[in-house]
Amino acid sequence: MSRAIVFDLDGTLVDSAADIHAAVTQMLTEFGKPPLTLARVTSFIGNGIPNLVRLVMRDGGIPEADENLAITRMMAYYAAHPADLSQPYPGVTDCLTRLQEAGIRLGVCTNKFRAPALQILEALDLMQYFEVVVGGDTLPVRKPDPAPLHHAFEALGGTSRMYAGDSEVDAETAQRASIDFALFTQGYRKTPVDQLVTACTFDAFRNLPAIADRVMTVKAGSV
Ligand SMILES: O=C(O)COP(=O)(O)O
Ligand SMILES: [Mg+2]
Repeated sequence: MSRAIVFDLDGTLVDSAADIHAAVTQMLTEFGKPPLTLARVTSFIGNGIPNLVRLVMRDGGIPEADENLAITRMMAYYAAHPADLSQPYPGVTDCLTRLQEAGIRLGVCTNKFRAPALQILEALDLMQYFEVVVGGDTLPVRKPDPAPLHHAFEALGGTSRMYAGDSEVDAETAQRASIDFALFTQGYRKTPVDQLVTACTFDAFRNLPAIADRVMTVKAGSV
């Protein structure tokens, strides 16, 4: 059995909301608008930055015509400050080390643009674990379309596969790709756990290696 696990980034490997909030706050300031709360901005994460900016503009009262400018401003700040406040969730680094040592091939599939995703992974010393990083702009379509997830697994191979993510978008992506989904319950999800299709759930990364052993071994044995 060869195993491969692909991870979502925002709200799964990395608690990145504070830097996204800071970039949004800077953009709003440049438009003369007051900040939104961290919780409000966090609730907009999951479908990529352009979508998030559109939702922020609607809340902040910025005209739709300024969309491209708002995205450019937000991304300019974010590129300069990709991981000032972001941290891997507790246990992520140890978990990735253990999975890698167990011979499991690892990748990332995020709706964040690939360039800032790489910046964050480098800044937090996580890039060494991943053989492939698929961003929201790698293909013409993004999650929940299954194509980006398929693309990541094509690079990794693996007869037993699992996708780990935190959101409704991730659950739908995995389901449409027919890949087992491991839900990280401490991310930015808004929907109750029991309303999502999951193979397993985990609330701490220290538990993931044992869960992967159980879920992925059963899967391989049942084929
Ligand atoms: O950029 C986003 O909105 C979400 O990114 P994610 O797919 O890594 O959660
Ligand atoms: Mg996420």
